[in-house]
Amino acid sequence: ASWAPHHAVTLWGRNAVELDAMRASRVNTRYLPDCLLPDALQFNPDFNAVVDSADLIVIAVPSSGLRPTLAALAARPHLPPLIWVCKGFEHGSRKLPHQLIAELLPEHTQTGVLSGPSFAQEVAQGYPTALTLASHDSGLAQRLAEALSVQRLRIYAHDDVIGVELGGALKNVMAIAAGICDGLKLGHNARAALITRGLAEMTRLGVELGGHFETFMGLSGLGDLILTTTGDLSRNRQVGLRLARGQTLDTILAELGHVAEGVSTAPEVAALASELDVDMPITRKVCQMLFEGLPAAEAVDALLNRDIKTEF
Ligand SMILES: NC(=O)C1=CN([C@@H]2O[C@H](COP(=O)(O)OP(=O)(O)OC[C@H]3O[C@@H](n4cnc5c(N)ncnc54)[C@H](O)[C@@H]3O)[C@@H](O)[C@H]2O)C=CC1
Ligand SMILES: O=C(CO)COP(=O)(O)O
Repeated sequence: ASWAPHHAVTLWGRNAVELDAMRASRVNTRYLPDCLLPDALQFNPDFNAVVDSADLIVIAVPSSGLRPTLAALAARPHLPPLIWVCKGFEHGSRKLPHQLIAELLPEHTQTGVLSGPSFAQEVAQGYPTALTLASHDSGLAQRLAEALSVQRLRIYAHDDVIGVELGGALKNVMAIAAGICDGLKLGHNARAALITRGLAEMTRLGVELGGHFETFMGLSGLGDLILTTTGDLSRNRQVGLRLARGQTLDTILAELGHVAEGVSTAPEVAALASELDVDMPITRKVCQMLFEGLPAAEAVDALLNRDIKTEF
């Protein structure tokens, strides 16, 4: 929606009926009911036609939909540069988006990730937003950051693809934890401690996996962490708030009607951390609360009563 008045933008979606309804009403009733979509935004259910005529592809599906989307793209004769906004790992393979691109589109180097603190609703309403666009091709990152920065959407270029991807994925787990913390009414001190120690945990794993320390202090790390641990528009935070109210995970996910990537990311990250011997106590407790029925109050006690250690 932000780009449509400045660039020719065509939205493809797998549901042609919904695309038709959006074209007619200029409203996405299911996902963005409060936003009027610009007249300039085009809709087209023909995947091949959209891809073959594009100068840039932006993939905005949940992590679970990335492999089929890339497989469909791999069948096209020629691809323009492509970027993705997914924040998570592929379930099972535990691959990040750039690793899936390397597997499915090995020849394609004009690729990058767009991430950072950006509730879709606020972006669509034109609220000021700043993001990071990272690519291994730093010229591409710079060109796209310039081309896609419009009015109230400011984009910074970066080259730390894995760091940017990890920030977006790992903060989702912390957003669930913060929702639990606030749902239990543990106070502002507790939330500040959780955000800070959550960032330490994210950075520890991220650096071990090859991300740069500073990336985790930037928009795609700390920025997105602050947004989703404190903002009620976060679906992951909503999962935590509802868990604290005693709702079951199945009920929460059924009621949410949107993806909450942190739910599938948490066990993948806990397993990865354990393989790499990286200490991630908050992530471990989030997993136990989500999947093993650990009561939230017990998780809080366990986190607070670990052995005392140095902060850094
Ligand atoms: N909503 C937000 O504020 C932001 C979301 N993200 C990330 O973007 C990704 C997508 O999130 P949302 O759009 O919010 O999720 P959502 O759950 O609100 O919507 C997902 C959309 O993707 C479609 N989809 C799912 N699998 C597909 C496939 N294989 N092919 C085509 N379409 C498919 C669904 O039909 C639905 O329209 C997630 O990784 C999320 O973390 C990133 C920044 C902000
Ligand atoms: O990543 C987001 C904003 O930057 C959206 O967060 P949620 O997926 O928790 O809603």
